[in-house]
Amino acid sequence: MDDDSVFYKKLPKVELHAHLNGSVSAQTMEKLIQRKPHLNIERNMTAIGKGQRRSLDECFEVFKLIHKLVDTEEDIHTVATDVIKEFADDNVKYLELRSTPREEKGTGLTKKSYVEAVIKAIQQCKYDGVDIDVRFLVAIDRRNGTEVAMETVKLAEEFMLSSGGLVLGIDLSGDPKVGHGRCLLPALEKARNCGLKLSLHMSEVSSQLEESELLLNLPPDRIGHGTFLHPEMGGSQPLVDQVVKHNIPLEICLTSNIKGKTVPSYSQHHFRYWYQLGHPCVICTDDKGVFCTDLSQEYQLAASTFSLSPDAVWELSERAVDCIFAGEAVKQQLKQKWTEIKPGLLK
Ligand SMILES: CC(C)=CCNc1ncnc2c1ncn2[C@@H]1O[C@H](COP(=O)(O)O)[C@@H](O)[C@H]1O
Ligand SMILES: [Zn+2]
Repeated sequence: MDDDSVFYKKLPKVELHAHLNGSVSAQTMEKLIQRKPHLNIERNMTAIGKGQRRSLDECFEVFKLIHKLVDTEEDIHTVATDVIKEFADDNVKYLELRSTPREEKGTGLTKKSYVEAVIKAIQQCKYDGVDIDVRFLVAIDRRNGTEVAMETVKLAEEFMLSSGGLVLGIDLSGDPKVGHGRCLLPALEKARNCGLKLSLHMSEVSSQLEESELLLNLPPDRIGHGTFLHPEMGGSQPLVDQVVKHNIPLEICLTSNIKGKTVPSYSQHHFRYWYQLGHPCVICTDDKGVFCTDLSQEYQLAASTFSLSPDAVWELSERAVDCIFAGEAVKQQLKQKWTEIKPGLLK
């Protein structure tokens, strides 16, 4: 590893946008493939390598394969444990994982046991002393419509109340070209009213002005991507004004947007627009397994593409602490950690 890479690796980081099944590493994938050789799935079918790009539709096909490999409580526990340890190894000090509870009739997996398996993995890692604070967001797949969204919110509320602060909110994700946010508003409103935080994938593809306007009126606590919100990308000034007025942080996933072809090149990424506005932006991975990246690499890419100094990179990672869903006490603990690490890293 060169000196430059060492800096990004050592940088303490906050990861706020990581889909569990998209974050499965090559090593873990090997384990899963060995558990289910009859599926005839190979590692290269579940990842998009260096220099490769795929359409969004092709990317979503990848998740179908991964879901076949991860279909028991034991699998969920394995992937959650491995993903948490990998983020910790990358010096991520606080992680909000998100995942869509799935039921699998063949294996007896239920949506409830799915969430329980993730929570057990988080608790086990804590017990084992893995140096990372992990929380969970329950994901709504927009494709599944109104009723499933409502059920998901109920499940999330139950766990918010029983998990000792581990379940903090809701994620809205899934193929952005399928379904409409309008149908999901009642569930999202219910979530907000019962105290769940909202992180919503929004304007990930073009021509979703109406949907983005509806969702922004909630308003969400954070935005996933927001690629097409601003006027230069076919969005609108009122949308930008709304995001700025409510100071809603953007979760920025550079490699994901390039490999999924929603952004033509790193230098044309909308991070530039929002960063120049001074708006809160948090660098994230989205799906580190599928896109073959990690959070250190994403910080390094942001720095090299947008000419950020080490001080600016430090500030970017420190400011991410302000955007977490956990409460004030956790923020203070993290700020303390950043303060302790700074002198050793920034001369
Ligand atoms: C395809 C592509 C470019 C991905 C990046 N952009 C994404 N946009 C919307 N939803 C996503 C994205 N990446 C992952 N997800 C969601 O996360 C799920 C996988 O993680 P999990 O099973 O929820 O644990 C996918 O099925 C999908 O619902
Ligand atoms: Zn995402």
